[in-house]
Amino acid sequence: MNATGWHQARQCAREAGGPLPAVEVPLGEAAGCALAKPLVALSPLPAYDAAAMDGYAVAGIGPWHLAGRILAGDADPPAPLSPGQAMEIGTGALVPAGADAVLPYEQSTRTGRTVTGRLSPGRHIRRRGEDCPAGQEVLAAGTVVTSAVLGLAAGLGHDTLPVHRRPRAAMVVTGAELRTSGIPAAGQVRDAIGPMLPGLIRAAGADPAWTARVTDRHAALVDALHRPDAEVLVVCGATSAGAADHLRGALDTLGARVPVRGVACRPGHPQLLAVLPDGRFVVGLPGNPYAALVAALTLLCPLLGRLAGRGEPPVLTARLAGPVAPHERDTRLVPVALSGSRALPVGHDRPGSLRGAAAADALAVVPPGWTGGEVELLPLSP
Ligand SMILES: Nc1nc2c(c(=O)[nH]1)N[C@H]1C(S)=C(S)[C@@H](COP(=O)(O)OP(=O)(O)OC[C@H]3O[C@@H](n4cnc5c(N)ncnc54)[C@H](O)[C@@H]3O)O[C@H]1N2
Ligand code: MOO
Repeated sequence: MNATGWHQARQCAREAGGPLPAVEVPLGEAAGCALAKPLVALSPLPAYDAAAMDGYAVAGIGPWHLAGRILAGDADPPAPLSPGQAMEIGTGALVPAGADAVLPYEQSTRTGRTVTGRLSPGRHIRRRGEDCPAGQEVLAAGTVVTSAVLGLAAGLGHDTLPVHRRPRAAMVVTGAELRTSGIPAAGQVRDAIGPMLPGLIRAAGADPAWTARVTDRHAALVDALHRPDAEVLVVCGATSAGAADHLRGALDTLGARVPVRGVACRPGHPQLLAVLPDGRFVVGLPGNPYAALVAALTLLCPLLGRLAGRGEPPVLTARLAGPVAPHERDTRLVPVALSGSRALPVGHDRPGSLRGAAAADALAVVPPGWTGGEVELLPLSP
């Protein structure tokens, strides 16, 4: 097998396709999508001069005569203040014209209708547009819409957002030995990849489409790969060279191009990325469950992230805090628990075991022949 290097394979998966078309969706439907255009402020933030503390808006030098009260949401704008006047004011209320500062209750004294305290000009007033003026670009296209982005977009006056359509990923689970419930008998295996994939697909910015369970037959796999309504088909198992492993043969039958035919990594080396003649993608995940997780993070998630329009994720690194033996030719993916800037290998990382990955925060990327120093991390989504 002519395996592609691990970094090159990831890059190839990111560059295999382009973002899906843009759609305008209500804020409530945009979470997890990627912005198709930069986010621009439709109004300044704050939208008006606002009190940052509960207390008194004051004009000129004190003492001040209390002229009334203003609360956030008051229907009428407050009358301007003249020097020597104060207005009791609530946090978020519109500061009257003429006010020089807001004095918090705890830094002022009120006696009858007279307020005293020390004036610090400009204090505790959030000026209109100080965070961002109207028309300013605040986030780039490709930014993932998080909860904070949704709150910011609402604060800037948006009701809808232009986002890329989410890719759909269908799952084709192969293996006559697989069971989907209960305790498997000898020779049977619980499907561990089927339950693992939907969360990974969503975290990458895509939606799970249909699931097909096929027996280890060439024709059944070819049929499944004809099914529509998904941009990406994820085949679990059947990637290797055994008598029951038909993925490579099925891709030949379908006339697929195979840009990644095996990756130089441990585990997960039989994984592959193919493109069908109609443009749909096929990602082949090895049947061993930990190898499948590694392959999902290597090929599937970068491909889905790109189709979803997401920008390149940041590169995270850490120092390994325990012994790890590098592979002489291949990149190793090692489950680690994070503590500050250190990454502690958790063990239980055989290709068939998810025990280590389940206890880990991330996978450490250990290059071939590694002799120490910081390593890259692939965070594990919840
Ligand atoms: N002669 C060779 N044999 C194998 C090689 C090789 O290079 N030459 N590579 C080995 C490696 S590495 C892996 S990984 C597996 C990949 O196998 P397949 O992708 O073809 O998967 P299967 O043969 O169907 O299954 C392998 C293993 O995983 C279990 N399995 C399958 N699907 C699931 C699932 N959904 N949930 C849980 N477990 C699953 C299956 O029962 C097998 O035990 O090939 C090696 N062989
Ligand atoms: O590389 Mo396999 O994918 O060892 O489990």
